[in-house]
Amino acid sequence: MTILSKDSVSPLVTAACALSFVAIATSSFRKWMRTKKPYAFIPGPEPSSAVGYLLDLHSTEALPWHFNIPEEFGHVARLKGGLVGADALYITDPAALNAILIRQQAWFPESTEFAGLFGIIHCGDGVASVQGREHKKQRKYMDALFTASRVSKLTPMFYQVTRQLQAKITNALAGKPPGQVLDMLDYLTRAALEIIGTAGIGHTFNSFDDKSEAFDEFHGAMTSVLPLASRLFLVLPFLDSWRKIQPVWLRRTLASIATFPWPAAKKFRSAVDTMHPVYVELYNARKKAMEEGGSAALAETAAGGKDLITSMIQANWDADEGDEMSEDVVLANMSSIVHGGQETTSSALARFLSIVAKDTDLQQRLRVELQEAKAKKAPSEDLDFNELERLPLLDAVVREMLRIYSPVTFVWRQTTKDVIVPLTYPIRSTITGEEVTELLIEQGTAVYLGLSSANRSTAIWGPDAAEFKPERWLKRTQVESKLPGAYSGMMTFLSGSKVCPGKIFAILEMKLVLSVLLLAFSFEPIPEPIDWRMGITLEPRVRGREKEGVQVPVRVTML
Ligand code: HEM
Repeated sequence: MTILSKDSVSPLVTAACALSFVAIATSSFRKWMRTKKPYAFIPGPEPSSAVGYLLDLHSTEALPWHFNIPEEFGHVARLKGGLVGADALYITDPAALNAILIRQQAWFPESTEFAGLFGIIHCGDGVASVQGREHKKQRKYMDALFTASRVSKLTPMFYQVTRQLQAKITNALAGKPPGQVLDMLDYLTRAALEIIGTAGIGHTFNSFDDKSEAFDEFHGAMTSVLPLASRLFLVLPFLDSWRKIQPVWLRRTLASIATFPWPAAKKFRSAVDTMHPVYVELYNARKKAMEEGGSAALAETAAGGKDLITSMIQANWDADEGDEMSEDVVLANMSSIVHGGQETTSSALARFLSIVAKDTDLQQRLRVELQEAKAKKAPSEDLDFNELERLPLLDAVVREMLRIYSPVTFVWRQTTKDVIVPLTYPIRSTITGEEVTELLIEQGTAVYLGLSSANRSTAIWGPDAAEFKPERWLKRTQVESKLPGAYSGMMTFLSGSKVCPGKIFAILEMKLVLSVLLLAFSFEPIPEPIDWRMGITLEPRVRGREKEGVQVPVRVTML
């Protein structure tokens, strides 16, 4: 039976064949594009060299590059791998971040590059270097240390150190005319190290003693290790495999040979070798005290046995068999806490002072708020954890500082299988012009999550996103970020299983140190601008005086 005549079939068949051909060709072309360059349809910045995006991403001058990505290319951008590498993705899209960090986090572990680097810095597999079940186990110990109620009990220790900081600054100003220029980064670095030393690991570095060798050595190693590591990014891919080489003497010999001709690598190695023995000595002292005299003997430590790591050692001691951490892991976590808690917080505090120094009105409003709160207390009493929490202007300023000047610029993840993630902001394909509302991220893709740039996205925060405006937090209802960030919808402390455990500690420290300094001193800027460049955290240098190294000079006057 003939349904259609030969004459009528012909144009239909021709059209159908043509359509099928176009469909198959388009699909094959898309498939080919995906295999060759799976993200070719996504807009993104042109690399500045044939090496691809890596140099642009890690350059010390890269901050504007990061901030510009969501504004110019969208909340998912393609980073071209160049001649040698594969393409990567730069993501600031709220729904995609939510999938990567929370809902589908199992498929987006930390890149082996960063895990390897932190494994080397901390001499072991602490929270910063492990994933999955092992990470969950260690975070159970870590998170128990950082609850609001636990951290609030550290407040007296924070005050004790901050009073030493105040005395040190007062000494530097004594007998001199007002407006002395002091490098506040140095003072705040000392304070942050002493706070994390005392409250975190129960150890004093005598940070405010100019002749303290313990401080000079440790502080020198600590402040150099991350900037040095950022200069080693070309070897990052090999670190994770290298650190698994056994026996240890072979690994160390290979490291000595490999780093011999390379000054940055040699200094990096020596910095790690300076810090690790400090943790070993502290750990062994705790262990010996526990073995000989039980918990009571721990009261001899700098924090009277109340520091975080002593609690961790006690909890580990009491843990069920199989649930405990090895000594190496506890040591690596001591190091993770000190590192996590030092540079991020000191750099945020110094940034704060350099900003309020330019705004005497804001300084005065903060001072009045603090004086009013203190007036309700006995003269000898300090504002406690909850009282500091409840100061609206101080809270708004700290939030805004942490939003706009996030100390960590980006984090790096890698997919372990093909995953489709949803998008809040569709991608406009550069090939077909179509809107893409969900994205297939292929196994093995390097995914960079832009924390600072998500915090400044105008689509998310409004047209004034790049401006420092604490008042946006005073009218809370107006701040509606779609981001999954754990702190006020910003990405500064990340979110998901790798969220910063020290968030409450850091915020208390910032508010407390600032409250003491603002009541004791006034601050004015120096004439030259300070440029904050990218390291693994941020590095401030005075413009035109870069060779003098990192510093935040501010004019300080006693009140
Ligand atoms: C303003 C201050 C701080 C900022 C902006 C900050 C930010 C961050 C971010 C973004 C991460 C995630 C890194 C990643 O996954 O690659 C992180 C992790 C971490 N932070 Fe913080 N942090 C701060 C203060 C602190 C403090 C005070 C401590 C400890 C007392 C701390 C301890 C840690 C630790 C141990 C980790 C690793 C967590 C894990 O891998 O599970 N941080 N922090």
